[in-house]
Amino acid sequence: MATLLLLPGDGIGPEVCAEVRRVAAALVPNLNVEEAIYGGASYDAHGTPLTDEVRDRALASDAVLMGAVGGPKWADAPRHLRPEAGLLNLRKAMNVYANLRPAYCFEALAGASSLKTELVSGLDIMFVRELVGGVYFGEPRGIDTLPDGQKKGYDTALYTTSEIERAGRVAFELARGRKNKVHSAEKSNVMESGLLWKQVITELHAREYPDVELEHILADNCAMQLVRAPKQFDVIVTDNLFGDILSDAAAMLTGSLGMLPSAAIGDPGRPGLYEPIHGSAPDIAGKGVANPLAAILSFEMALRWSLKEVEAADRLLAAVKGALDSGARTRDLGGELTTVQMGDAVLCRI
Ligand SMILES: NC(=O)c1ccc[n+]([C@@H]2O[C@H](COP(=O)([O-])OP(=O)(O)OC[C@H]3O[C@@H](n4cnc5c(N)ncnc54)[C@H](O)[C@@H]3O)[C@@H](O)[C@H]2O)c1
Ligand SMILES: CC(C)[C@H](C(=O)O)[C@@H](O)C(=O)O
Ligand SMILES: [Mg+2]
Repeated sequence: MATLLLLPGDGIGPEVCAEVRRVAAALVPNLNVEEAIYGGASYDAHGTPLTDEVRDRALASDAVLMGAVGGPKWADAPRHLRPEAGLLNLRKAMNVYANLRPAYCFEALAGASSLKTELVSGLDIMFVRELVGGVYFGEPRGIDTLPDGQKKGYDTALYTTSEIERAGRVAFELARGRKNKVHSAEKSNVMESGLLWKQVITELHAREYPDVELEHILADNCAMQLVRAPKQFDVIVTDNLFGDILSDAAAMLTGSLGMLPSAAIGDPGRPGLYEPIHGSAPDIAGKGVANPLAAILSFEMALRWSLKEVEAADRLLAAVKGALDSGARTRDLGGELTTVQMGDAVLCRI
């Protein structure tokens, strides 16, 4: 029996994960769904956002699905013990280097996008965000005091050839099953790590994927093009920081940040980490109004990528589509449904 480890985390995390639990029970009753404490909740209970025990359980499971971590309550916790540090440590421990963030627009939501319907109708972009390197992890980093009393804060944007290659390979492989087009977004005009990124992707393309169309794009232009004409994109491969920002922007093309799921994967046979791309949403936490669809669709990705339950994944996707077609909308989508009511709208179609 396969095991899914649920890490609800903080804020709206537990609210949206409760809906995943109900969906999983109805859709794949033989799946062993376990739960563990994580994030700020774990910091409060154990003094660390990710205990060794939870990390080991994650590594031993078939897939991990997390809700969200963080919030103002832990803003003053030591940097390495903040909930977000627990998330970065988990990604690193699981070595999930490629974060797939699909921005597709359900037809029923084309009018809910921040762009005109015709610009997003049929939109289907796959971001491949490098997830365990770059400026998020580079050393040295810190805040030091200078002799004149000023402070200096610094991070290091760093990539190695192999880190870029393995993310690039995921992007090219995915493109072959889609529209066969990859945009590689970086800032090679100002960053050395961006220049290396461009060189490595160019060489990988020439050597192994000449059949795939490749375009290099500066990340700032990419942001603009996403808003101007998003349907020109198929797969976008980019670094950790640009991928974080560009995917949040793309979420609004699909209707709401509450719609975008993600799958973080590593080497074949290793467990994947599935997470909605949104955060703990402190402004709405505890109100029962969060959109659970990004979490539910992250479970759909877990079924497809890690649990090899493709038929169940298809059924779940159809149920979400059916719910949206019937007019089910949480507040972020302009409606009035609660989190549980949106869960019900999906459940009754499974
Ligand atoms: N993967 C994660 O765990 C993750 C991701 C992003 C941010 N965070 C953390 O979450 C905390 C809050 O960050 P933030 O406010 O910048 O970003 P956020 O994503 O939590 O919220 C941004 C806005 O989107 C709305 N929103 C987000 N998810 C929603 C949903 N499912 N349904 C309806 N509305 C939704 C929120 O209400 C808010 O107005 C911070 O501590 C941040 O570090 C965690
Ligand atoms: C919470 C934070 C560490 C995280 C990130 O920056 O990767 C989040 O914004 C995300 O998109 O998953
Ligand atoms: Mg983010």
